[in-house]
Amino acid sequence: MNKGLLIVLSGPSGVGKGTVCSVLRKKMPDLVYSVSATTRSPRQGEIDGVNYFFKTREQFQEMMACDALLEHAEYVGNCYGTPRDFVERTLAGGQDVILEIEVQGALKVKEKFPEGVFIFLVPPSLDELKQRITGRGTETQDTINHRMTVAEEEMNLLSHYDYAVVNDEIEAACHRIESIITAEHCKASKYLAELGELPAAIEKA
Ligand SMILES: Nc1nc2c(ncn2[C@@H]2O[C@H](COP(=O)(O)OP(=O)(O)O)[C@@H](O)[C@H]2O)c(=O)[nH]1
Ligand SMILES: Nc1ncnc2c1ncn2[C@@H]1O[C@H](COP(=O)(O)OP(=O)(O)O)[C@@H](O)[C@H]1O
Repeated sequence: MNKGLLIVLSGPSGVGKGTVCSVLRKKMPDLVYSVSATTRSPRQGEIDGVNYFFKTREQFQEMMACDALLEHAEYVGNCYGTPRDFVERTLAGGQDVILEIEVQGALKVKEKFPEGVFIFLVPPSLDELKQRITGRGTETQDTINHRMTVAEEEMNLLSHYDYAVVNDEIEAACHRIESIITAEHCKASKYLAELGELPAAIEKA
């Protein structure tokens, strides 16, 4: 069985990762979303096990200690991490998995899964980014300022990614990502790696 694709959607806070990811999941229902663990408190309406697995610091540290996380990062005072087992089992079962994670974590995943598809969601401008973080109304002014400082540093890591997608308009950004995923599925090198015997078979013919 062919392994699924690991798709990593990253970019600064407020750029629209969550929004784009949820629209994308409706368009591509076969795409499996990896639910992260976090020590952040739930926001209104967030459900444990759906949006995040909400953990205490102790529980999170325990997950780290027993290597249950594929990657983890500290972000603006809270810990976030990707449960390893779920991702590995889902990929092995042939399904595509999407991670929606911040930039440091994405680069750690790249070390372990260089064959993954790394997509950086870019804001149309830093002013627009600030407006989006502020407009969402979930953060205090201090956190907004902190997230903006981090965002400017994160933008410098864009060159480590395979693709940059500008999130000017949600539908358009989703369409670009859909095209990337379709193209990645069509890459001949991936088929050849999976069907190692094919070149030999062609030679014999
Ligand atoms: N490294 C890493 N980052 C994550 C993970 N889950 C979520 N994040 C990122 O952590 C940052 C903060 O997430 P959150 O507090 O939910 O805020 P929001 O995504 O900006 O609404 C965002 O950039 C998320 O994409 C994870 O498992 N690992
Ligand atoms: N293309 C877009 N145009 C305008 N607003 C957007 C767009 N994408 C997302 N937003 C808004 O920006 C805010 C931050 O989006 P969110 O998905 O929470 O970002 P992230 O997950 O990257 O932190 C939300 O209020 C969302 O509705």
